[in-house]
This record gives sequence, structure tokens and C-alpha cells, in this order.
Amino acid sequence: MSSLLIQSSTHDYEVAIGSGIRGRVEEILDKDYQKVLIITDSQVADLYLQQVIEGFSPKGQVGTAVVPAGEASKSMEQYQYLLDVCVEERLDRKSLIIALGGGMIGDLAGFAASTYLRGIDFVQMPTTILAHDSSVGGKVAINHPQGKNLIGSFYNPVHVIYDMETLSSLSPAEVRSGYGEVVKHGLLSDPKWLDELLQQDLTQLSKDQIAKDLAKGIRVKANLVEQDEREAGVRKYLNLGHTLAHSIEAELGYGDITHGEAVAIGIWFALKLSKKKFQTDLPVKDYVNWIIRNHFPVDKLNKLDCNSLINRMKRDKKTVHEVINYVLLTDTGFPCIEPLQDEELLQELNDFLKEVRRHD
Ligand SMILES: NC(=O)c1ccc[n+]([C@@H]2O[C@H](COP(=O)([O-])OP(=O)(O)OC[C@H]3O[C@@H](n4cnc5c(N)ncnc54)[C@H](O)[C@@H]3O)[C@@H](O)[C@H]2O)c1
Ligand SMILES: O=C(O)C(=O)C[C@@H](O)[C@H](O)[C@H](O)COP(=O)(O)O
Ligand SMILES: [Zn+2]
Repeated sequence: MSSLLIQSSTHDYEVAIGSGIRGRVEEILDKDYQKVLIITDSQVADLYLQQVIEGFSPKGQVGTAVVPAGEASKSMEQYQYLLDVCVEERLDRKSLIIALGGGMIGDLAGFAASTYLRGIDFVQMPTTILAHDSSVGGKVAINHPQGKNLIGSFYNPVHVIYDMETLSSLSPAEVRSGYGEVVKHGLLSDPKWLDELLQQDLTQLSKDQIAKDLAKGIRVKANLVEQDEREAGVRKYLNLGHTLAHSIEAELGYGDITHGEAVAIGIWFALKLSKKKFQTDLPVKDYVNWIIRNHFPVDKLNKLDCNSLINRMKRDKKTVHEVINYVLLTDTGFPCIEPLQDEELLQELNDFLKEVRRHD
């Protein structure tokens, strides 16, 4: 088992990464909890819930709450359900919530943990590749019909326990989705690593390769969130591709496209804008080849209207005084924030949608 320590304003926490560690939560945590509530989704419950429960002794102190799998559960309705369970189970300030699942569960259960009794301890147990990103850094949230993650807080877990074995049951679509955020971390940090990533066939990744990529991605994220926990500055770079991605997700209806797939398409647009603004050397051609070769669902954009997307983009959390602030790159590893006027964005997005359709 390897571990990485993340510093935050409230406490430092460890990211434990290992194979087969899902049954060792009680042993890994350095604190005793009288009551534990494991929150998971219906798909992950069938696969891994029992094994996590088995690791506790006595098991009587462990309750469970299962929400339907899928992005649609990051909702007010499921948040209310989880608070009802916390109250019914009489969780107190010495109790623990465990978020067992992908980013949807991490965000939803983390938000419940951050607000119940004004905050009780929670552990992130990521089970997707994408959740290497969501389990670190303390952003927890639910969606609003008008926009992604509009209701949330910054609230760090007390521990992250990442069992690499669970990744073996992911579908090809979820592997692809996870690599949307991995490649984002590559673009934000290291041309050599990015080059390797863009050559990958995502259906042929070995366990070792995935483990290496995730560890690198977590380090990139940790470095930025440790400098800027509350997103006043450099943390905004982690939003590369997200202004468009979140709008696509909300326009299509939550769950129609995965978050990582939408991010990968959003990054394509950000790269094109960056190239035009800064005449950079960014590997846009290799990036587009990677998207197409790995079957990211670019055809989904056919359904979308440019003006509706821009209206959604204006609800982005980085928008100030109605001006959209975009994460661009002057080169690989050199992100920046650029304000973009609506007319410019409309023109560029229209051109982009036409180009994407040519690849469909
Ligand atoms: N808080 C953050 O910093 C942050 C960062 C990135 C993404 N996010 C959020 O994360 C969410 C996306 O996360 P995600 O892609 O993990 O989606 P997800 O949690 O919905 O999981 C995707 C699907 O995979 C299934 N699944 C999970 N683990 C599995 C496993 N081991 N084997 C088989 N199936 C498994 C789930 O049941 C689900 O159907 C979005 O809501 C996004 O906004 C948050
Ligand atoms: O941790 C961050 O900061 C990120 O931006 C990581 C993103 O990958 C993630 O999708 C995050 O949830 C987006 O946050 P939001 O504030 O734009 O909703
Ligand atoms: Zn993201």
C-alpha cells in the first residue's frame, strides 16, 4: 500500500492506494467510530458493499444507504433521503460517513457529511478511475437542474482509501470517462506524460499503467488544491474543459453523457481556443486523434444548440459580472484564465460544433 499526504486548512489527510484494501477500512483509519454509515450506489453495492462491511468488527455499528446508480442521483431528492437516514440512524458528531463509489457518490455523500450536524467525518472510497480526481481536494456538491454542482461546499475527507482492485469491474465507457480527467492532469503538468497518454488505446490499459497514471494525476491535483483550497486562484486550472463540459451535461440531461467524456470534449474546445489566442505548440491534432480513436461520444453534440450552451456557460462558477472566464493553456503545463466576450465565444463555439460534426 502506498500513501500520499494532502494538506488542508482544517487537517491533513492520507490517500491510501493499494490492491484489495477495501476490507481494511477500520484498520487503516487511526480513529474509532461508534457508528458508521456507508453510502453507495446500487451498482457498487452489488459488487463491493458486503466486502467493506466485513472489515468492521462488530458489524452491528455499520449502517448502509444505497441510492440509484447514475448522475441523476446527485440531486436534492437523494440528499434529503441521506439526511433522513442520518437522523433515523442517530448519527452523532463522533460518527463516520463512508462514500463508497465513484465521483457521484463522493460528491453526494460528502455534501451530506458536510452539512449534517454542521459536518461530521467522512472517508472517500473511490471505485472509479475518474474518482482519483473527485476524492481529493474537498469539493462536494449536488446538481441543480440549471447547472452542475451549484449547491455544495468545500469539505475535506479524513481519509481517502483507494482500492485499485475495484477498477477491474469498470465498463470501457467508465475507463474512457476516467481518462478524460487523467489527460486533463497531463495537460496541466507534463508534456512527456501527456505524449504517452495521447498514444494510449484505453481498451488495452494494464492495471500497472492505470495505477501509475492515477498516482500522477493525484499529485497534480494535490499540488494545486494545497496552494489554493477555495479556488481563488490556481485551483481554477482544474476546471480546464469544464465550462463547456458542465453545460453539455446539463443540456443533455444529467447522466446522458458521462462527466469525463464531456470534459474531454470541453478540453478539445479549450485547446482550439488556446491555439488561436496564443499560437501555441499544443498537440491539438494528437488530442483529436485520441478522442476519435477512443470513441468519445462526439455525436451527442449534434443535439445541442449553441445559444443554449452559452446561456448555461454563463452560470459557470468562474463567471464574474456576466463575463465568462475560461481556462486556457499557453503551452502544456502552463494554464491561464482568460475572460471571453459572448460574441467571441458564440463565433468560436459555432465553428467548433461544425468541426465536431465533421468527425461524427
Ligand atoms: N469533487 C470533485 O472534485 C469532482 C471531480 C471530478 C468529478 N466530479 C464529479 O464526479 C462525478 C462523476 O464521477 P464518476 O465518473 O466516478 O461517476 P459515477 O460515480 O456515477 O460512476 C459511474 C458509473 O460507474 C459505476 N461504478 C462505480 N464504480 C464501479 C466499479 N468499480 N465497477 C463497476 N461499476 C462501477 C457506477 O455505479 C456508475 O454507474 C460527476 O458528478 C462529477 O461532477 C467531482
Ligand atoms: O477540484 C476542482 O477544483 C475541479 O475543478 C475538479 C473538476 O474535475 C470537478 O469536476 C469539479 O467538481 C468541478 O467543480 P465546479 O466547481 O466547477 O463545479
Ligand atoms: Zn471534472
